[in-house]
Amino acid sequence: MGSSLGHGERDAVLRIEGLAAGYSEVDIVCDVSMHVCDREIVTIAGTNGAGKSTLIKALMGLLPRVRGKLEFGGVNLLTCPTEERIRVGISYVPQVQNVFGTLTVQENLQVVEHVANPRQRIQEMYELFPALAGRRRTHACNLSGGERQQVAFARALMPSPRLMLLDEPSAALSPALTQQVFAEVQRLPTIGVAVLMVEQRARQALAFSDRGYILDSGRIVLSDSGANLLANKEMADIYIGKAGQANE
Ligand SMILES: Nc1ncnc2c1ncn2[C@@H]1O[C@H](COP(=O)(O)OP(=O)(O)OP(=O)(O)O)[C@@H](O)[C@H]1O
Repeated sequence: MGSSLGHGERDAVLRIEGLAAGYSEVDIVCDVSMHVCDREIVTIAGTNGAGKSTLIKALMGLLPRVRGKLEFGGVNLLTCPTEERIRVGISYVPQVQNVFGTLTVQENLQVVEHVANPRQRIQEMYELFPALAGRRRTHACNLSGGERQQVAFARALMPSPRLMLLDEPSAALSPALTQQVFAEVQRLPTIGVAVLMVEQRARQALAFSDRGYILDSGRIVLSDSGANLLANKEMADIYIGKAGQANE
């Protein structure tokens, strides 16, 4: 079992201790302790069905049953509905259905709530994602996978979050588009946003992550820097996939 006491834990913005969560009476994730500091990129890796997406949903308040300690910027999240979690600075980009296909790019940004100055913020998003500016009147269903993911990121950034939760941002993308999306992820700390990300392409993701956690059957079995996790060949082969495999 990896220690939850990692480098910089005292400065953590998100703190999770002994978290258990599930969809019914059965816990899917158990005794999870982890943290994320400001401007960190942290990846959660693990086998299929380990509970990675479930953990992210629990952090966003989307599960019926969550126990343990969950704090963000000193706020107890367990008593906060999802909307309040967004207000205190957490954004979530789900794996699927993360944009409205029947709305234009501009409309996708306009419908985001909890934005102090929406017009100005939309301009800022176009400056951050210049490719979207030229496509503002295009319906999201007609964008490429990479462009759609940019819209999803821009939507999540609209309320100026301090932390973004990303569930498999590279899902269903080609290797080239995956590179693009990972470049966007790496940009987030430079604009003041920390990232907690679930990613199947764990080798690639850990290579640019500050730290990572390995989840197995709902429990954290290892936590370390991204580089150290990749250097731990035995663990990497089991949980991250062998070098050269499709999920690399
Ligand atoms: N809505 C749901 N209702 C009930 N059980 C669910 C639901 N969603 C997921 N589960 C169960 O929770 C377990 C963990 O699923 P989860 O999607 O969190 O895993 P994961 O690690 O993200 O997997 P993958 O890498 O394959 O996406 C699985 O056994 C799954 O069947």
